[in-house]
Amino acid sequence: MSRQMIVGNWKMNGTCQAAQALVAGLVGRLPQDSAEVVICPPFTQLASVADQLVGSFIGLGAQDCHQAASGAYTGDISAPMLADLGVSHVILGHSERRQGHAELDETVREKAVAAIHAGLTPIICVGETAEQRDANQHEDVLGWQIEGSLPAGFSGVLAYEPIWAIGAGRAATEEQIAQTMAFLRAELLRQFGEAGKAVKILYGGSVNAGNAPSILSIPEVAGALVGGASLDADAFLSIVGAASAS
Ligand SMILES: O=C(CO)COP(=O)(O)O
Repeated sequence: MSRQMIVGNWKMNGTCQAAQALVAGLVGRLPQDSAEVVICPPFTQLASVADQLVGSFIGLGAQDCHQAASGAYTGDISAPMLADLGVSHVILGHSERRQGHAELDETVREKAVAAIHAGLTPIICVGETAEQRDANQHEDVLGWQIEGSLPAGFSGVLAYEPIWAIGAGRAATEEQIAQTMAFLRAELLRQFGEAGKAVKILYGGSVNAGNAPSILSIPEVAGALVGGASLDADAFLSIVGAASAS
């Protein structure tokens, strides 16, 4: 298994002070030869966290960006602005944005193009609802999301986050994850040919210190996108410790 990637999505939580305490609990405790680690604080905390991460092995990500580089978009943040702060990754198309902000596949794809142009690595999220899985439509839905949201030749990170497992306290089963990972890889190869091989696929949805070892040992799981458990330094470090470092 190659080096895995653990991404912490802090969502809309915390103050700059709380972020500093959390980061202080991570840097220094993370061995240099650990899995790849990226933390994604809210926009307001990025600048101070960027300063704190100088000299550490932790990468910095944002939770969204606008598709335009600049312009009359009140309240939005562009990919070049993130790159300017030292951000290296950006989560795009999270289900909380697809649903909460009616974000379409096409918009996610435009954002990914903007992110890549600015030198950022997009982490594009896909996932089905409980109703879609119950109706056995999840593979269709995921195939369409990949087709609509990933730019041609995409070689970034794909995060499979079944919506019903997010914040649920119960992750998808190992069998569900393994089957879906195999489907996603096949779909990437079908849609993108050779380029589809380079895409890393993460699992997200109620990953915690307890279930991380079994989830991260599933073939094709290149890492995890962690929500709630990334707000606790001990829990996050133990998830990182469960990930393959080489
Ligand atoms: O949405 C998620 C990460 O992007 C998952 O959140 P939880 O780990 O809190 O379920």
